[in-house]
Amino acid sequence: MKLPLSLTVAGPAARVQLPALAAAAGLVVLRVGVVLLRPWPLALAVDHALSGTPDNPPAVLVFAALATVVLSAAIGLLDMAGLRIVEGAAERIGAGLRATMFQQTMTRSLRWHDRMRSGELVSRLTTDVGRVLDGVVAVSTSFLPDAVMLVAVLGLLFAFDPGLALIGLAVVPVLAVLAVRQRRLIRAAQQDARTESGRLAGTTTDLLRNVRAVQAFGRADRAAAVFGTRNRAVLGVELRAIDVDARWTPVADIVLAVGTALVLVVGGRHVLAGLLTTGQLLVVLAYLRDLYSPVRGLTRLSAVLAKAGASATRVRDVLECDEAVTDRPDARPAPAIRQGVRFERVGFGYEAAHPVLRDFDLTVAAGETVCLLGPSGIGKSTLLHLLLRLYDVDAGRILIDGVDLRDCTQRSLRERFAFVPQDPWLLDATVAENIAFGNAEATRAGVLLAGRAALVDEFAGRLPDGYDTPLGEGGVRLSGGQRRRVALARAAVSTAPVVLLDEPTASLDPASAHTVIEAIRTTTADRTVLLVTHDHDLAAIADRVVTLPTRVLQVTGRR
Ligand SMILES: Nc1ncnc2c1ncn2[C@@H]1O[C@H](COP(=O)(O)OP(=O)(O)OP(=O)(O)O)[C@@H](O)[C@H]1O
Repeated sequence: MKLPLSLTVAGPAARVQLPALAAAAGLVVLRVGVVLLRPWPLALAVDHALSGTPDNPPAVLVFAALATVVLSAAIGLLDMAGLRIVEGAAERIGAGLRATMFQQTMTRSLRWHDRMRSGELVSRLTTDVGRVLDGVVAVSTSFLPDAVMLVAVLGLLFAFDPGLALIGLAVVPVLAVLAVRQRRLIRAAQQDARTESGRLAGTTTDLLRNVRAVQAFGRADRAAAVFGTRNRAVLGVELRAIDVDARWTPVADIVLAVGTALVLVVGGRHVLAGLLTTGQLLVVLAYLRDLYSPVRGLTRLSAVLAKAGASATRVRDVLECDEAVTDRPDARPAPAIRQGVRFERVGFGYEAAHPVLRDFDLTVAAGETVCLLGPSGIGKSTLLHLLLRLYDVDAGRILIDGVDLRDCTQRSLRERFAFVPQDPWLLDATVAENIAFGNAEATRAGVLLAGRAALVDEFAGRLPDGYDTPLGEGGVRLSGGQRRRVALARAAVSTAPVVLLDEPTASLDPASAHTVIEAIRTTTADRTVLLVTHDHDLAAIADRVVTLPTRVLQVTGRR
């Protein structure tokens, strides 16, 4: 039997919760038993207290009343315990699933991230995981009791009148066929709804992240229009999904009513022919109602699973994507970079149809500072990304101390490089935490020392809590030059032998640029440096300037 996709996707995270789910399943079976007992006190009261039998009617009545209360209380308590266990287990499964998904996204290749919008990813991590959990909860809480109830009532019905039972059951295959078709429709509608919701989340994140641009260009109306288009698209597909789902309810009810009508007609004829008493026909009809309730519950479950399945596909796409830059099985620690770095006939393109680099050669000796110059878009930043193995080369190879990058473990490789990107990539954390990001083992003293070297001290003293001041999303509370200095401090706190600097003085005024250049001189002393810049003052600190397409421009004395 094929498991529903939502269960397969939740599987690994659900395994540890199996005992809890099994306990909850036990409770719901117990609940079915208690529910089946519930009419008996009434029967006891009717037959032994109200029918004029010689028993002690008041005592029987009191007992029946107490039994009714006890059974109802037991059902309530079982509901409460079952709900707590199932919902608790579902939340734990969800947390596990989100953690695994997040971990996977952190190691996905940047090509994958380039295609996937962050809002879309958040939508999958939150809403889609929630829908998958709905599927897990529905299976745990409704499949078992409905199945148990179905078997129990079927047994009673067949024992009582097999002929009428078969007539009543005749509509079930019709319902099953319709349920399968409906399930497909619901799933398709839900898939559309989830896709549009993901798009809306992507657009919203993009607009929120760029709220400054929106306001600065007076484009709030335009942004609202873009959002509105996506929002209406979500509304449209959600309404369609609701419509598909709602249409199912009368269909199921009508089919089941036809079953009851058939039994009424055939059973009525049996009564008229004297083959059955009226009371017996009423009993069969009552059983039939009890039978249809779990049938309806199971078809409802199929609809919930269809919704969960649409979300499970989107969760699985994240979990099972194999686009990761992975370590080779025999990968070893990266060498210490005592000889240098070498690009050998490197070819690369972000997209296959648009190569950025072709047959690129460059050697950087250990301890050397090399400046990369060249027109915008020629691939200078790309070279730094390839060196960090954020992307893998398409052709040729990159060697550090003669060892191919791809033969090294990524963790050790990244420890060899301190990267100061063009956009400083600051986190919503304090100044100190942002600096410490450059070295997992950094001490407070080390962070402060790096801050001093990168001239962070100059402005940190004026912040409300100094180095402990939160910087806001993306470091929004700092100026461009201050952000760059924090990024440089990250490089300074790192013990990496090679520093990669991408346009560290871009768009700074001469005074700030001068400060940043000073900070670079201090933080990169005695290290190998690969520097991308258009700034001639900064280029002057290099031992060698290389222009792209490759040509050695000048050899200068270092610093
Ligand atoms: N993530 C990406 N996906 C697709 N194309 C990209 C991506 N990043 C860069 N490119 C393209 O690759 C080319 C090289 O980009 P790169 O950033 O390396 O240029 P650059 O020389 O550093 O430019 P600049 O001096 O303007 O910073 C450009 O044409 C750019 O459009």
